[in-house]
Amino acid sequence: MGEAPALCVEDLKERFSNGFGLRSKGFETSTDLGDKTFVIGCNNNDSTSSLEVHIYDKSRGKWVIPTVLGIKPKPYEGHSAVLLNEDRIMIIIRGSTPDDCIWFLEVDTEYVKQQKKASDAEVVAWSKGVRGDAEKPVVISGPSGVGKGTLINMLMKEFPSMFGFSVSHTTRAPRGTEKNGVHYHFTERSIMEKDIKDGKFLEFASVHGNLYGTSIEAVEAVADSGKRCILDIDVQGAKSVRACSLDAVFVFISPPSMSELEERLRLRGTETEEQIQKRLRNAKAEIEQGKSSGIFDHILCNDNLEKCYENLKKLLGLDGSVPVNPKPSPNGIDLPWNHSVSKIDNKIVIKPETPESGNASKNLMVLDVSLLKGGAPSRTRGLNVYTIDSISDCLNGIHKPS
Ligand SMILES: Nc1ncnc2c1ncn2[C@@H]1O[C@H](COP(=O)(O)OP(=O)(O)OP(=O)(O)O)[C@@H](O)[C@H]1O
Ligand SMILES: Nc1nc2c(ncn2[C@@H]2O[C@H](COP(=O)(O)O)[C@@H](O)[C@H]2O)c(=O)[nH]1
Repeated sequence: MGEAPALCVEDLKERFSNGFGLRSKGFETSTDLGDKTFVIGCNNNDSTSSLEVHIYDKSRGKWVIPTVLGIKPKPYEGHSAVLLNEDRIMIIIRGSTPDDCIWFLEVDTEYVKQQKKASDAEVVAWSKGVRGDAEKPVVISGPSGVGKGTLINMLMKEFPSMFGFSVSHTTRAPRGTEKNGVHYHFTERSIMEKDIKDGKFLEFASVHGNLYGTSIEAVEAVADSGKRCILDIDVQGAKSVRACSLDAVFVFISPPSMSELEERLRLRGTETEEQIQKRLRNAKAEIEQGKSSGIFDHILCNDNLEKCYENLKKLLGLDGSVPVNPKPSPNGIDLPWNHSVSKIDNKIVIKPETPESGNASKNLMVLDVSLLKGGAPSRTRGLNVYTIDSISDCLNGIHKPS
């Protein structure tokens, strides 16, 4: 292979079994896919380092250091690597916390292919594995002053444990009562531009002369809390979200007329005359796009506020008499410290190697990866975790409730 750049660890310990015939050396794994070998390890063994990726291109006989997107996992005490679906590598990290032990390195998924095409470079992307599924986020869009914020506030007030607001970043100045971190993350353009470049945003747009954007973390934080995420974004932002991997419900709120929209903006009294004129000019194009572009699943006219709110609840399935209980967010994954890993179809079986130690379970743990959703550069959801008594249970589809 030639010499791998800087990555290889000095203190390699033959103590971690990955069960795939991979050359696992405790802090390093290598996974073959086509004519590439993905070597995953850490530069240092200290707690501040993160897992690095180097690629050995067998056809060219060369090492490549890829562009790495997404937040990188910490290495902890070693890891196993399992190739899934010929497009991503599942990383099972030993010694980490229950909510931080499963990661995915996407090496040839649609998202990664797009990024490779856009940058004309080798790209890989990390995402964190999460148990269970999140409810589809709700994207609410429409011209400034139409009543999006008002409708969202009503929803959050009536269903506080069910919905969470995605707090956007913006370069505009705060209005009177707006609080940083609650209504927006108010930031500077240079900082926001750098974060956009670093891939921290799901979408961003220049709106009425200021930069606005939804960070990946803003959406994932709501989903992690077990709530359904609501995004209040402009039409350009909605278009970008439509084009990305986030599966959402898209709602466009339209005004009954331009004169009514103007009156609402004036009555709100938060913008200068010049800003109102700018917002009204932009509203025309937004309404046209909103109604005709095919971005939106639903279009609601906010003529009468109460009626519009009832319609919004109806399309979100909240109009029935059945009480709505929020889904509890699933727990993390309590991996036994010493374990081996094997793969049976779409099931990754974790076998404790020293059942008498600590809190290690005597059961085999199964991570079912058949229904994964989402992905890089944020979270891969849909991991189903349960326990079995023996490998034959896995083959026969038997499992205990976890
Ligand atoms: N159906 C309605 N009839 C009359 N006034 C309304 C109606 N809906 C909302 N409003 C009022 O219109 C004003 C603008 O509403 P809101 O701030 O919710 O708009 P918005 O779409 O969130 O605007 P922006 O995009 O600029 O944040 C507010 O003063 C609100 O009270
Ligand atoms: N594309 C995005 N648009 C956003 C985001 N957050 C808010 N917005 C939209 O900006 C305008 C103006 O908002 P205002 O608070 O200054 O009145 C409005 O249409 C919002 O929907 C975002 O993260 N991305």
